Amino acid sequence: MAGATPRTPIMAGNWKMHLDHREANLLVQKLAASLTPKQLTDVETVVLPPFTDLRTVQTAIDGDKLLIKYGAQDLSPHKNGAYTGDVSGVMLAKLGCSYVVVGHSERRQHHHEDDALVNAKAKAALANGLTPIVCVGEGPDVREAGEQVAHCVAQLTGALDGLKAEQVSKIVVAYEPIWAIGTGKTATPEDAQEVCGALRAAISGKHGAEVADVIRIQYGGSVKAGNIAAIMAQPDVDGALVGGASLVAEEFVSIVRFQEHVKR
Ligand SMILES: O=C[C@H](O)COP(=O)(O)O
Repeated sequence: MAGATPRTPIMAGNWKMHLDHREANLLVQKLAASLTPKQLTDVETVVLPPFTDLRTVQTAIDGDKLLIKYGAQDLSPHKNGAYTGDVSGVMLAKLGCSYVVVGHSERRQHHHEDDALVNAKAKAALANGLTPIVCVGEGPDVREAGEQVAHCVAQLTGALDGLKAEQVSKIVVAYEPIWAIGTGKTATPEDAQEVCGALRAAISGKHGAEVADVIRIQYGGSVKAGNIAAIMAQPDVDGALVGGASLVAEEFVSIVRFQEHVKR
């Protein structure tokens, strides 16, 4: 259900636990050298490095006034306190972060994060002026049972619980089927559209058509230069959350420049 409001595409590179701060600097420089200000305006381009790289990425981006945005892969739901190893939204905001991933399936799996915690993290992000990229996605069992839509809508409903329409309109949703993450097994464009369309419809039902029309929904899972154009051709897919391919400058640049693939 593509609305009349044009949504700016958003490509986000989730570096996961890869690249030290020197490698991070090199990758940002390569991206900056290959993407023009117009390309970075037409397609919002975001890098999501590990916490230890954020200061370096901030310095590189601010120093050269680059239009690349950056953010973190997680945050604490708490403002501050005795939470060893955690990083707060206040700290991320002070480092100039624009985005933060919440509810990635790897955090749900390895750190046992549930929808209530994802909801608390989304609220902590918004309270600090950060845009949460709220991840949902089904595992292989759910997909085999054909219950992917209900599963993802339930996850999103839990993650957005208690948020006002105005807050929901600011967030980014990422649909990432777990069976497609890092496997090379990309969802078909139709698979991506089915769930992204259902998520938008659910947002429309709960928060109104205007919110559903402006909220951006990404697909994630083995996105690469060779499949991005077909995925982006789907009416309810507004961008991609990219893992492995975002670590290779040429590949991520090509994903950001997906519109050129269409013209060829
Ligand atoms: O956050 C990114 C996703 O988990 C996708 O990772 P991937 O592109 O390596 O499959």
